[in-house]
Amino acid sequence: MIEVRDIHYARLGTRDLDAAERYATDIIGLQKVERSSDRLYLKSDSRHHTLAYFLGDPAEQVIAFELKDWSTLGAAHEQLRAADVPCGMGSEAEAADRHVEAFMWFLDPTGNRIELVARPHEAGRRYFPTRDAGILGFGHVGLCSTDPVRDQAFWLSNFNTLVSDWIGPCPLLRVNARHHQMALFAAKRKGIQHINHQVAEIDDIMRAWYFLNEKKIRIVFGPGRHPTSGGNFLYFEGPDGMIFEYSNSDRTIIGDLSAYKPRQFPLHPTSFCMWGSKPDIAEFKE
Ligand SMILES: O=C(O)c1cccc(O)c1O
Ligand SMILES: [Fe+2]
Repeated sequence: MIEVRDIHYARLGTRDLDAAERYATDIIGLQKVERSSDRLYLKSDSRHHTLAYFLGDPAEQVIAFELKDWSTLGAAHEQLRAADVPCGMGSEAEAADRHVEAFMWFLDPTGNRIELVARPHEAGRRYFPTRDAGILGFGHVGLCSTDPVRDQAFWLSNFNTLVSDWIGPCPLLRVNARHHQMALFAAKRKGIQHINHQVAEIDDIMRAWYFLNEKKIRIVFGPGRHPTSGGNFLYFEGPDGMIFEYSNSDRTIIGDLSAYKPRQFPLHPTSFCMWGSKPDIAEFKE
């Protein structure tokens, strides 16, 4: 069993780093920490970065989890290799590029590239954005799955992953007390389906709704409230068609974990929004 602590970063390819930088800082409210001709690092909390763009194919998308115990990296690699999961150790240069001491990568059954990082770098500085979106940090990702039942079995059997709730066959998965760090949504393709940042309160959601409308950013879902995590939300479209979400309150599941029963919600709009907002997001439709 591979034990991970939390989701750590997302890495996205883009052909236009300048556009990604403008959007990430001026619109989302992330802080630029480093920029070169082919790299852009953005932070949302005390870590070196939680989102990185590299000059390359926008279809290349990666998410990383931090190992609970850095010393288990070799064992994690061995476990996945023995299970015939496509995987490999990261090189020193690749680790330096990710601002971690060491990492490995593997492909989930859909073909999504996942990285497991050991001793990721802290920033030594607070998150200090140019736009106050109320961001508390990187929350979770929605990951495309060509077979959510198969991919759920992969995550449950290899990792310390727990199901918090299902919407249809799609599980919202947690590796710590927060309601979910990853959700698997049925899709015909691989890749990241959305990237969530947690914001402090519902006022941040509604401020964002006015702000994004004024900036002519396409809102694709919300404002609304998820019956699953209880979070108020807003989804909007970013560079290369990536969907970003702000939400508050990823409900925490603590104490006697055996007392928490994952809940099954039907694949229906009311399972995504309890207020009646309708998603313009392919993977959230029946
Ligand atoms: O927060 C949630 O519960 C949630 C539910 C459906 C889809 C999402 O993106 C979510 O974040
Ligand atoms: Fe989400």
